[in-house]
Amino acid sequence: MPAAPALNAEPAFRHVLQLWIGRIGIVALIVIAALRFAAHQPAAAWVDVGWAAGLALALGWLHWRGPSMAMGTAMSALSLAASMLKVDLLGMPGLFWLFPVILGSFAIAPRPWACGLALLATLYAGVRSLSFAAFEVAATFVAAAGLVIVVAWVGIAYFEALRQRLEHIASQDALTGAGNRRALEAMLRRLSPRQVDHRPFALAVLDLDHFKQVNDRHGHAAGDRALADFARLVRQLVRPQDRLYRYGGEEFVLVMPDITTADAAGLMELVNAAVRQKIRVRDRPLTVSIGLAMHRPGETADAWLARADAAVYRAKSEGRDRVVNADPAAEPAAPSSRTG
Ligand SMILES: Nc1nc2c(ncn2[C@@H]2O[C@H](COP(=O)(O)OP(=O)(O)OP(=O)(O)O)[C@@H](O)[C@H]2O)c(=O)[nH]1
Repeated sequence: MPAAPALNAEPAFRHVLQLWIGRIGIVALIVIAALRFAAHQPAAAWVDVGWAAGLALALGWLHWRGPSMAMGTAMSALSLAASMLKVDLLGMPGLFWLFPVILGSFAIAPRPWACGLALLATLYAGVRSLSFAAFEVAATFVAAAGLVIVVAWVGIAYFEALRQRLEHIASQDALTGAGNRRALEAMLRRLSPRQVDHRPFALAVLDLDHFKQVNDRHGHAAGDRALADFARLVRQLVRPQDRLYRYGGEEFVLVMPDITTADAAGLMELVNAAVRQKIRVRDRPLTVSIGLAMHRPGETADAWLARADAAVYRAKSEGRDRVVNADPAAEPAAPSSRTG
């Protein structure tokens, strides 16, 4: 099971770039179009107006439908096509537009698409420039644009890798490798009602029993090892799509999408038994109390978590080392044996 978060990883970072580059582009193009109308260059001015209108439509779509790399590619294709038209209409001054447009394309579209489109536009503008500029000028333009493409590719690749690494560090618990509380809260916020209302989703709170005694008797380092062993074991037992988070100290939360009540209860019984049998702290078994709650249509994430929390509280008060289902109708008929 992957250690950490994201049931629906979304390109939020690219979405923000698309929105801001689109907004800045629209404002700049409107100002430039006004200047061109004033300078009696109506054809180039209308290209800018059309370009700005296309970007405005794309922004409306992005606001309405949410993040989309395909829309980023469309914005990039529109901008490069408009830049080529400007080369046709303006000659040499049109060439300069290509540089910021190439950089912007890499920021808003997937790298292979941005690269392919930028190469096409560069080749077109390079060949076209032979009609109004000397060969050395055309060759210098193609070489400079090629360098911009290479720098943009390397820069964006590095930036993406760094962002992913930072996101991973910021969302993971260093000791256990589980997602941290911040990642759990972000994931629960991102789960839309559409996702959870029409799919059976289970959430379990897993709280290690008498963990204070583990620390008191065997030391904090042994307690740390037990926490890491516990998280590793749970990850081995659950399905690839399930996500484990460390909610606090010795308390974990497991989110299980697309699972029936019976299967979730069965899986939690398996985890409960495996922890008792396999995790030892200096030859003493460790046990876990588990509270399980299926999501109810229309229920908020807080209410869902609170029901699982109440169930684990019941598991503690009934003697620990057991699974309690928040929905009494779904309570397992024969609970597994307990050590107390
Ligand atoms: N070693 C270690 N101990 C931790 C860590 N985080 C929390 N703890 C300890 O976990 C213990 C939790 O104690 P309690 O909240 O009293 O719970 P408990 O002893 O498990 O008792 P019950 O939950 O009622 O079974 C405390 O002693 C904390 O110091 C950690 O990262 N490492």
